[in-house]
Amino acid sequence: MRKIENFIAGEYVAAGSGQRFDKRSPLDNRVIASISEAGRPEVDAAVKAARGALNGEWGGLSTEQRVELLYGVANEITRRFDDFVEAEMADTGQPSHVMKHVFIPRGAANFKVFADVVKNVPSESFQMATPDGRGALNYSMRVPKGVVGVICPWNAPFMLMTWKVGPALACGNTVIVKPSEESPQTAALLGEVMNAVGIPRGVYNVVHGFGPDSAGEFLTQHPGVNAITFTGETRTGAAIMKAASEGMRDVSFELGGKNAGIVFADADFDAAVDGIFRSAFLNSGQVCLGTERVYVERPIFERFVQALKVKAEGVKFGRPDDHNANYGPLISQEHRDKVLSYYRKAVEEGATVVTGGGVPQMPGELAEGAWVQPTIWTGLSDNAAVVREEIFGPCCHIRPFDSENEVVALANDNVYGLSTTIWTNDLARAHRMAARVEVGITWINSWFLRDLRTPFGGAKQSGIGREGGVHSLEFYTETRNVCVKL
Ligand SMILES: NC(=O)C1=CN([C@@H]2O[C@H](COP(=O)(O)OP(=O)(O)OC[C@H]3O[C@@H](n4cnc5c(N)ncnc54)[C@H](O)[C@@H]3O)[C@@H](O)[C@H]2O)C=CC1
Ligand SMILES: O=C(O)/C=C/C=C(\O)C(=O)O
Repeated sequence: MRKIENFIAGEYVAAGSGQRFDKRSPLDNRVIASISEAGRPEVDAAVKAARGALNGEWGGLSTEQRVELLYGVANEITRRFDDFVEAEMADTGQPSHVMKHVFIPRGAANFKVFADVVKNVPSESFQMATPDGRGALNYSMRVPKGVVGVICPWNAPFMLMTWKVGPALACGNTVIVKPSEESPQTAALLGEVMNAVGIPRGVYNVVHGFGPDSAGEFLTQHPGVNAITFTGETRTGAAIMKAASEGMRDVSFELGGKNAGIVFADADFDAAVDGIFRSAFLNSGQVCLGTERVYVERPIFERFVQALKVKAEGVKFGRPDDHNANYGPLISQEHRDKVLSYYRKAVEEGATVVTGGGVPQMPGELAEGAWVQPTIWTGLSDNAAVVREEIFGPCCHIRPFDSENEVVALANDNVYGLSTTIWTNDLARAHRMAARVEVGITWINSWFLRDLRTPFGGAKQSGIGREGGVHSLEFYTETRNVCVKL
């Protein structure tokens, strides 16, 4: 069993209270790690270390020097690729191919891309006239926000954590990461990488624990934290926003979604089935960008439902390193209970269960894991709870539609507005739809195709702010204007 400690000022340290909690494997519910739970003293120490680094060596580096260090972090992650894959697989139980091809490479890319961004971003300048005819020159400069609190979820832990740490450090901030209690390992491992490449002590800190009355709350309430970036549930975002209002600290939030997938009859049928399958079921449906509401134009509705059913029934459950398997469990028993409660609710609300709806039979010790079947429903009213609320599991409801106006209204009829995936061969219609669906991210004939320079974030209750490329600089820096009278 692994022992995971907090990482403060470049050292792995156990909490003074001696308090620890267990991490269980989603595969079989065995305890796989014991984690030190940070209390207020550890959060204080982390904030002090982060402030010290800002005022010390880190704060004195040039952009070029920081950039070189961040390239080093990216390279070291790649060198230790297998360690990251193994740690993330242990925490999440997800298949090795998802780790190797999506989540861990993105961790390295998140440092490289933002190093490139800060190296190349220009600053603005305006010349102005003055009454004496000599004029003045305005120019802007970006300075780090300071100490940034980074609160992370468990669904793609390393990718989502580095998506925040990469730009924060590139901009010259220091960070204190609070990983999810369900996925502490890769954040801890990243401390070794930081030390190996010579990132000054105190720049990257990790405190472990839970949310309320634990490390998450202690960190977000700490007056020494200048800004907070968070990915997770909308309700948690509201609690963090309240904490951040004390001291007028800035927030950047990527929150929940109840994303619509829209398939027109003229779409490339097989590509649309593959795309919707991936968007609904990748990572066992635990992706905030995932599709839980599918709208299919009536002429192809029945055929589409049958094709998606065949794919959902084709998944092979098993351990991440089992080459015959391609499908993992949910993150925890607790999350499985939540997802299964929606599976029951769908039936109570009158759904036709096209496939799934329960738990798969798993052999031996895997029977204790957090497995659920990919599930497809049809026939529910637009007001059903499973059609309106974020479930965050491998499930979707499919409903027919007859016109563009109708499907736009259906897609927008939700409090969330994170992303959508639209399938059609009519480009004019694709552009019209993109302008009308109220989301932060629209994919046409694709899903989760990511260019890290693009703005990323949600509309409505799906978030506040945009991160990605230069948009990240808006959050991770303070812009100053300097006006020079000539
Ligand atoms: N990417 C996304 O949009 C995600 C959405 N979710 C949704 O959230 C549901 C619950 O998952 P959780 O991991 O429990 O999400 P959560 O939003 O409760 O937790 C995310 C992070 O926030 C921390 N946290 C919780 N309460 C806090 C507080 N008051 N102050 C400071 N930090 C706090 C947690 O310890 C964790 O590190 C999921 O079932 C899913 O619906 C979960 C993970 C990711
Ligand atoms: O690609 C990104 O930067 C973010 C993806 C977000 C998720 O996968 C998520 O929060 O589930």
